[in-house]
Amino acid sequence: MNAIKLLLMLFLISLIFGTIACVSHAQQSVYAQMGGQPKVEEVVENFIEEIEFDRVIFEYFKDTDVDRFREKLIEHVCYLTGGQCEYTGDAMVRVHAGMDITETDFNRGVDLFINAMNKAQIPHPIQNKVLAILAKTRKEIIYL
Ligand code: HEM
Repeated sequence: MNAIKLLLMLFLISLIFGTIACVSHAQQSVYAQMGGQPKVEEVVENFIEEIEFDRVIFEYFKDTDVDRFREKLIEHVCYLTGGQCEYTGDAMVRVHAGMDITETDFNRGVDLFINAMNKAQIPHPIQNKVLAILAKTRKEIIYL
């Protein structure tokens, strides 16, 4: 077999494997792409730490039961991103009603979540998918 044929074969093989990898990634849930349960837990833990150190956002959480928040947020992120979890917390509107969270503070909360994902080394294309999902909950959270 001459060198050109060999190169062509190698090219076709890499094309086939590349396509398979791409298709299987597309079929995976965002939850799986994040790294599953350990990564969701790591992100939520980092997020709680971020909240503790943010003067503005912590103000909302100062009377919160952190253990319950951790548990429910892990379930919620898992459920929203397509993991096999049941969310057993309260509805978003009910939870955030009366807090009067402004759009600015909502965005600030999202920034803290991005910091949490960065610390957990979630790749940016996957972070964008998670953020697109979280953004959908916006209407159930702000100005209530
Ligand atoms: C991406 C947007 C958000 C999501 C997906 C989200 C989700 C949740 C979840 C799952 C809970 C736990 C519910 C339960 O205990 O049953 C919760 C609680 C809470 N959230 Fe959010 N949240 C978001 C944004 C925010 C923002 C921006 C703030 C404030 C600036 C906020 C303030 C709170 C507070 C204070 C609690 C605890 C309530 C309590 O102590 O009972 N959330 N949130």
